Amino acid sequence: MDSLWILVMTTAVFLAAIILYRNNSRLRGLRSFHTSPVTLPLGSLGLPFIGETIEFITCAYSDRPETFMNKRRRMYGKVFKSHIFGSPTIVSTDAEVSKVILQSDAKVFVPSYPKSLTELMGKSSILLINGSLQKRIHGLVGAFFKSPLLKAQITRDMQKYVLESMANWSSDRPIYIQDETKNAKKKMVKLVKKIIQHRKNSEISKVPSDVIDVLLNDSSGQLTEDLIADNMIDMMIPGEDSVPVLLTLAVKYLSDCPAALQHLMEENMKLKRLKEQLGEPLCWSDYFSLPFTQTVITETLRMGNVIVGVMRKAMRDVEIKGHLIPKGWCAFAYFRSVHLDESNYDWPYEFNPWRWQGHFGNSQEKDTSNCNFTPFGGGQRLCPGLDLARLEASIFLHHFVTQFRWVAEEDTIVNFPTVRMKSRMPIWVKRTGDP
Ligand code: HEM
Repeated sequence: MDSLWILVMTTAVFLAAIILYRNNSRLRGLRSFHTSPVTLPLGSLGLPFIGETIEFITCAYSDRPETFMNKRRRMYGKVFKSHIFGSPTIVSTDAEVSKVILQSDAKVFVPSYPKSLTELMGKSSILLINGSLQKRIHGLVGAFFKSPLLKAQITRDMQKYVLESMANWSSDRPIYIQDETKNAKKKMVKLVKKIIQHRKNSEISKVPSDVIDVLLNDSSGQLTEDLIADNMIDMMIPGEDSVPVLLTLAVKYLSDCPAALQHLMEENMKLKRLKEQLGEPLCWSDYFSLPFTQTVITETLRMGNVIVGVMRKAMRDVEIKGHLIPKGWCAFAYFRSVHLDESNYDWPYEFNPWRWQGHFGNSQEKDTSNCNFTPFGGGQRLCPGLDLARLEASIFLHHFVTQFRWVAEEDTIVNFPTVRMKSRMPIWVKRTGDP
């Protein structure tokens, strides 16, 4: 019995020594590039297999999903380890660490969303592509959405759809904002698909006139017809639900903040009267010229956290600010905690569009130059639809607040699996000018 005991102990000590030696040499390898010590962040991996997923999901369903993160932040620091959605994970609620995660290329991190989430977010093939091909498609897709031609067409069509659906709103029944915004979005997706289809069917010109032609004419051989079609259509999916959610949340926050609504309405009425006097329709740059409207959208993005964060898988051991993210582990850059951190924003749970006034010259800068504000992600995979999302939101808000007054029924925000309103945000509307 004694000899068996000694054998077990010796084996245990031997195994422990091997593990320690291997970990140390791995850390020594990392240390050789960095002067500060590199350590695996503190935290708990929870129960076998399920880790801390149950507690994560329980919090996610509450009105304060960030509680899960904040509790651990207090115990372990802004970067900690956990085990969620079936993978050991390093969670970052540190804006600087998240920035490095976002900026790293596919040799270091690749997107890795749990299957359940990918299905909810929509399977976007661009999120499944890495390396030079992703960079190329990202650049082309971004240029496509920035193209003034597309913006002009989207503005014309979106105005038409918004006015058509608002014409059917009446004061004798509730209007469900969540459904209305989704219907407008479906029409937009159809429109973009139609534009692409039309270009694909027409003879490809030798001289490219815009980015769709560039995509279709690509001579590198990497962009096959199928890949183009898949991406032009699939790339709509990450944005398919996020804009309606953004709009629904804006209506919710404005309903709860009459001062912001009043300011927004005055700014939009002024533009509407001016355009009527000039006898001109609104063009896309008019919408971006409304500074308070832009701050309302920015503040809604900050508080609403339509996309709570991004997930990556480490392709090799990575060290960021002294934290080790081991190869194969997940890195979860959780934006929500940063957006609702009182050291970044005074009274973070208060809807206050004025906090953004005068901070930045234009909306694009707001979305990309501040690592405490990353609703559209950043770096390699910065959302290429961010301008379009702002444009669509501005068009909707303009026509909504200049045509209607409303009373919102009680409703609450549900944050998981995706952000939405529990009762689809019913409101009772009255046309301005009606008695
Ligand atoms: C409120 C609206 C939106 C929000 C909050 C949002 C947010 C995001 C975020 C956080 C990412 C980065 C994902 C990652 O790094 O893993 C992303 C990527 C992406 N978004 Fe958006 N998005 C919005 C609207 C849109 C729209 C309207 C479109 C297109 C019409 C769009 C197209 C894309 C595409 C194609 C990617 C993938 C880019 C790549 O991997 O290279 N998004 N979005």
